[in-house]
Amino acid sequence: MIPVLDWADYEKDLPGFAAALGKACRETGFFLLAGHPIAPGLIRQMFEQADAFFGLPDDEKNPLSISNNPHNRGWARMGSERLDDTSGQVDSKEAFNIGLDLPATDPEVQAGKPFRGVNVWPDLPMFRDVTLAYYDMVWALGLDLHRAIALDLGLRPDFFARHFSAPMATLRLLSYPPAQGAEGEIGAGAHTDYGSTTLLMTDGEAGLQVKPRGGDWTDVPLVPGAFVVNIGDCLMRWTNDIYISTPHRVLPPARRRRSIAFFLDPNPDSVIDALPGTGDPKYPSVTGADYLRSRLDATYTPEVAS
Ligand SMILES: O=C(O)CCC(=O)C(=O)O
Ligand SMILES: [Fe+2]
Repeated sequence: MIPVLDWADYEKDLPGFAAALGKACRETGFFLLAGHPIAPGLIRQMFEQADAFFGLPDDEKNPLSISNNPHNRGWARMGSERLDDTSGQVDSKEAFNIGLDLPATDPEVQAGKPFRGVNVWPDLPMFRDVTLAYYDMVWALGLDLHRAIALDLGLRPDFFARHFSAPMATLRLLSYPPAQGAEGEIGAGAHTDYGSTTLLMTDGEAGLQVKPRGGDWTDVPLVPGAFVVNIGDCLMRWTNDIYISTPHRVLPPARRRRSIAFFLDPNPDSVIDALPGTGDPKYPSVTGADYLRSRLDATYTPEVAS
């Protein structure tokens, strides 16, 4: 049900890869990507840095809090998010967000444009270099995936390049504590992602489930080293609902679980209109920034954030 695509096919037979990807994006909105070019050593370093960060005492993480940050960067403490706002259940996880790394002198940062802030950094020697190296690699991989998406949708292969040239992409480190056994406990509540595509790496601990349309919750298979790739709501809207975003959640894990999500959202000024060839538009135009802001505002729950 969740197909495994092999990056070797992207290199050898792009049209064949694009067709398989297109089928997955239309049917389940999820696929696994094996054989990709992100080095295992870099992924290992990412998990080491995530462990170092989450192991810091709260008084070192507090100054980095996302709740004081207008640009969706920094530390989301345990109990500050509720991805499923219908359940009343707060997610049992903590997270750290890194955005496009712009200097404080960048004109868009100076102008206070939405999502154009500077990153905040913990005092850990390798953290910035490792996470930014990973950010750039996975951004490039996401762009390559959009070439296959374009091909599948009958667009020029480079159609999406200008929409992801300075994207609102967020690299998010996540840490889920072991299940406590409490009633209704959840790692991450049921939700769909907001952006175009998400590329997720996990540490192999089970917990991620998807709920295909008309189906029941099922475990996402574990394929060591493979990315879990899924379609977000923005790409669903952009494709005029030809591709689908699918609800997923994280159950409280048996052991501590870590994951690294890369949410690839378009440039803030990109206008999201039904793509050429997708029929009569079902949705009005919206900019990438307005769309993302509206979705984030629904996720952070001021009454539980402290
Ligand atoms: O940690 C995971 O496996 C998935 C997290 C997720 O779905 C999200 O943060 O949007
Ligand atoms: Fe998600």
